[in-house]
Amino acid sequence: ELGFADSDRYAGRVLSSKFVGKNSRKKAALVKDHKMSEIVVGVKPDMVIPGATYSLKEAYDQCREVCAENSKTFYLGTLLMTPERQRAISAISVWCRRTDELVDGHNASHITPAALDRWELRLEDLFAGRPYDMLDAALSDTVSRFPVDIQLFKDMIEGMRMDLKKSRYENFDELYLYCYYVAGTVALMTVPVMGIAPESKATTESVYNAALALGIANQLTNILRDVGEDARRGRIYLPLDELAEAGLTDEDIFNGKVTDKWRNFMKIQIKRARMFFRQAEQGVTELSQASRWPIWASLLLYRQILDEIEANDYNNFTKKAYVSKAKKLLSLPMAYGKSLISPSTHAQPEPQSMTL
Ligand SMILES: CC(C)=CCC/C(C)=C/CC/C(C)=C/CC/C(C)=C/[C@@H]1[C@@H](COP(=O)(O)OP(=O)(O)O)[C@]1(C)CC/C=C(\C)CC/C=C(\C)CCC=C(C)C
Ligand SMILES: [Mn+2]
Repeated sequence: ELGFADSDRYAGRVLSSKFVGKNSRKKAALVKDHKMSEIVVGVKPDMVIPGATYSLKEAYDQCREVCAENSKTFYLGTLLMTPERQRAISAISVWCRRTDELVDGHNASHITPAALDRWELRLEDLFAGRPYDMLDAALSDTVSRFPVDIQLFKDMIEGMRMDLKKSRYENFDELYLYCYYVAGTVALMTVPVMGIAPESKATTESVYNAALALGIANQLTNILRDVGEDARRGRIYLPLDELAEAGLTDEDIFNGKVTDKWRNFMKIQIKRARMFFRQAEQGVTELSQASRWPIWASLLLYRQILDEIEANDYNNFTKKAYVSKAKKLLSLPMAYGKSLISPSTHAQPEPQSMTL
């Protein structure tokens, strides 16, 4: 038996901890009470930025292009969003991708903690309405329209600092923290943009917890898909204690042989990722009506990567699990059907423990 019992052990942990401050709760309450208009600054996306050689429309168009190029699965989901949400999500997504590229991209070997500190100063500037470039300008506009907390972006940069320092995770607690930094944050950033349904009686906290679970589920899936690729960069994003319990070592990962021990280990990891997806599901139903279809679509699409790992007989060392275009398109009507389920109209009981 593994050292984790259920995903609820992790639910609420980040929200009630130092990672998401009071400010975020206040903003979350505003989202819930639909007072967002009070904090929305009336900047038109087609306005020309004084002193700049581009318009906001061009800035957002460029974000959209970068998204289409780099985050294909999520991009398909964004196409189902209202134009205003689509713009905001593409600006957030591009900032996340650029942040990740600092430690994963072509110049990664030159990136130092000081460079990440400078990236953080630039973030503060764009939140203060002083964007450095066109892509920052789009995000600067987005954060003036939606109550997104800067701390989440800072936490994501913290995840990149972790990537610079660390290439092994002793146990799932350590891995969970990494997943929060690089992906849970992304999910929490999107909630104020997606909005909670006015008729929903779910607590704001439960919706944020579901979003967090979806971020974690996505990142665990990403990790399980990329085991071989990461190992070739000397990185293992798998809990070492669980590997040892399965009779596996670092060397087994670097050798990349699919054995029964590996299959058994992978089955448990896939089960855990699915558990986080399940935990996220109820939260999607509480989102505003127009946001449910795109989020269901991205959940179903990303979760299918786990099915593909199984279909590849757990060879994630040399085969990249890939969901075909046909399967992606087939998921869209299914996601649409799920988006028709109404939000809860009475207070929800505490979620049941989900055991593996
Ligand atoms: C209530 C409820 C359920 C609300 C929904 C909340 C929500 C939208 C959750 C989804 C959050 C999400 C998209 C998380 C991304 C997780 C992820 C895969 C992160 C990756 C990090 C780094 O890992 P790695 O280096 O291993 O990855 P690569 O091999 O390099 O790919 C990321 C790469 C961080 C960067 C993430 C993005 C660029 C994607 C951001 C996408 C969005 C903001 C779009 C969200 C839109 C939809 C339709 C889900
Ligand atoms: Mn990356």
